[in-house]
Amino acid sequence: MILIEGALINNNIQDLLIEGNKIKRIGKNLIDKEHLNKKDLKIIDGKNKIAIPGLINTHTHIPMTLFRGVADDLPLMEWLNDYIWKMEAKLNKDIVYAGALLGCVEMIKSGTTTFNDMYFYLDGIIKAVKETGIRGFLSYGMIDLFDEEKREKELKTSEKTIKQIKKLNDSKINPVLGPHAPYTCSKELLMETHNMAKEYNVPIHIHMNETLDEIKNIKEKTSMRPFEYLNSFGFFDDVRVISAHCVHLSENEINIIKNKNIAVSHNPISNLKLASGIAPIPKLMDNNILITLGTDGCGSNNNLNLFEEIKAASLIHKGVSLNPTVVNAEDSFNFATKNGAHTLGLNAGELLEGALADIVLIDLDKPYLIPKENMSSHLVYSFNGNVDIVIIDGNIVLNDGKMVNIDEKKVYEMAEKAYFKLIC
Ligand SMILES: O=c1[nH]cnc2c1ncn2[C@@H]1O[C@H](CO)[C@@H](O)[C@H]1O
Ligand SMILES: [Zn+2]
Repeated sequence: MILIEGALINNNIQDLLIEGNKIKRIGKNLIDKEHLNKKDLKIIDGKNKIAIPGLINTHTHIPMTLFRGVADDLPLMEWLNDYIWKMEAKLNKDIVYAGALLGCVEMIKSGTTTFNDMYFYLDGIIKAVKETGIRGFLSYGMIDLFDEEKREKELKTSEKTIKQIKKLNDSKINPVLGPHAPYTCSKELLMETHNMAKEYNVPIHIHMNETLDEIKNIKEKTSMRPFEYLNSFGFFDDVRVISAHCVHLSENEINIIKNKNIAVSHNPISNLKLASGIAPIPKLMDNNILITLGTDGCGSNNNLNLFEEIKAASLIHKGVSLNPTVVNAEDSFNFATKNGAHTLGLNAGELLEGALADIVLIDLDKPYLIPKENMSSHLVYSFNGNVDIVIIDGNIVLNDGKMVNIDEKKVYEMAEKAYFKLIC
């Protein structure tokens, strides 16, 4: 058992007891109250620390850490067609493993305990997830570009991946289906994906309505907007769909999102960087739509620090609406914790008895966290993501700011080597 003693937890200085992978008890003087024997405990001194639920990043392409800084200042289609897809053609399992490992380390060191990913060569990603101890929801990103042969191949790879992940029987590694987007996937692929999601009871992760261009493209082909098009063949029925971006939406599409309980992964920084636009988050919140946060890949962000996303989410909508009361600190913090957990069906995102022990501890002796009051404001508007201790599924994976299970230096060296293989 792990006991966090005397930390700031849910606005009180108290203890938190972890048994197995769950939070067993939260309260004062737990050693006495729970008749605990110090010999059986790993005690973490929580003095001068705040404990918060681990953050949940609902849209990533984790191995893309290797693409950090290689194709900046471009619009989405040019970025994908002329740069990213050309480099991705050189990927292999080992390169992906190196990029994923770097991504997992980066996420853990900035307080993320769960991520929802879409990418290729999942063997490499699974290996990195296992070695770092992070919680992953992993999908193979299917792209058929309307070719029948490719479609079959993509669906087969997805099905194989789901089976492979289920077979691992590791509650920290979960399968997801990842049709890339309506502009890269045929209707048949999307329909088959929907059937597979029901058959295997897995969620679907898809890019939706990211740019005006892609919406124009879908409208020309189908006379419908993307959400209307997918809804016309029941894509959203009886499955859990996490749709990344949702930048440009009509009233009717907002109604579809609301009525079909579709979760939105808001990626404000990626949307700004690719000049895609700004999602109408306050309006979606008014419609009780579940908003979660994602960083997207490092090719378009350019990091995986979800605290930056939390701050951006709170600021950007104030600026756009000329209203400082929208998306307050509590809202954007909930996007990255409670709402993310809810979307992924995880009993996490809050520090509660019975919840998963996915916990982040932050040392408060940092200039940007002083005065040590109004912490919920500091965490959103002032903190930079530099966390000290991370516990995932009841295991300490980051201690005193250092990775517990792996040698960080080696990870950086591997990533550097992998990067040169990609650009040469
Ligand atoms: O913002 C984005 N919009 C569309 N595609 C993206 C974005 N970021 C990464 N990818 C691409 O999605 C595929 C993963 O399965 C990869 O090809 C990746 O480059
Ligand atoms: Zn993306």
